[in-house]
Amino acid sequence: MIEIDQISKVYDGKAAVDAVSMTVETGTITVIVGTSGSGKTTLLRMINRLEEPTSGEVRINGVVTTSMPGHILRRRIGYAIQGHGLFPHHTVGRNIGAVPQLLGWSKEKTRARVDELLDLFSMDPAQFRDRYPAELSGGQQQRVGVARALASRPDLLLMDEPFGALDPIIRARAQTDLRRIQRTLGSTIMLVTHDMEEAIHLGDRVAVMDGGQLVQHGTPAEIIQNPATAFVADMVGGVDRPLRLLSLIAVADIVEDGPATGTPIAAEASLRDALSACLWSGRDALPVTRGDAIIGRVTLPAIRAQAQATA
Ligand SMILES: Nc1ncnc2c1ncn2[C@@H]1O[C@H](COP(=O)(O)OP(=O)(O)OP(=O)(O)O)[C@@H](O)[C@H]1O
Repeated sequence: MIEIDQISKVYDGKAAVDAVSMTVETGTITVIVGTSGSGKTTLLRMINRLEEPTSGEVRINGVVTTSMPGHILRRRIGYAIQGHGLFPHHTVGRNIGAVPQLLGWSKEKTRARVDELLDLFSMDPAQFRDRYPAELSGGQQQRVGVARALASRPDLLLMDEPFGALDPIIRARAQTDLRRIQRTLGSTIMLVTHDMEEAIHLGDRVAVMDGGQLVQHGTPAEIIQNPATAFVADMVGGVDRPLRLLSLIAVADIVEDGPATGTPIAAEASLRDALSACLWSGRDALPVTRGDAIIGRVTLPAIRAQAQATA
């Protein structure tokens, strides 16, 4: 568990981060979202002490971060930034193995970890381990950057706009990948973005910053349904609220008995995906599968009823 306790940073008499407190549960993703200058990056960098707080403290699993030298702390906390920050003259394998090597892991253990991570990120180790960053696409470089930050199984992974440089299609894919990998490894992640869509898509919890203050901290559904301030409401936007809410509900939640034909949809898919599939294929019901079995159907009227009930 990460406890941020009344942390502030004052520059030139002005608070860039103003008495922020929040708790992050182990094995979850918290997304810190806000406009430019709201203090997101400063907050993140105080957690691994790239910035020293003016006041307040951070505890990781009960241990105050100031109880050890900053560089030792940072070996235990992964850090991934926009533009990935890979070492250009080192191979992918050496890049990913950098922190394990610093921590004194054996060559075999480091190599096994590098290959395991490349596999997880859908990059064939034999093909990619010995390449240099310049020989990779932007999306591949970004994946290696995240793999490197995860290599030593850090207590916490901090990510600052990690997908900022990716085009929107790769970006959505990168988010889905991160979610899958985070679930597989059980990592604890704090990620900064200015994109509320990304926050809602990725976060178990979303923390909204405005003018250095934490104005709301809750689940994506809470943020959308009960924005705490006009600013949060503005960031969430009113227009496609029902659609956003549908993206938070699984097909499994409203599956019913009855016939349906055509390409099925998975029970874990969202109602937003189900709605698109209905509209795209002109059907008013889709068969629903779990694994290989059909477990029922989802209907257009039921999806619409959900959108109206939660809007
Ligand atoms: N080293 C510094 N010296 C003085 N002021 C700073 C320093 N770093 C940040 N600030 C100020 O603190 C405020 C918060 O900056 P911060 O970078 O944390 O915001 P942000 O929400 O991450 O913004 P962005 O999305 O643009 O990166 C800004 O007003 C910024 O100008």
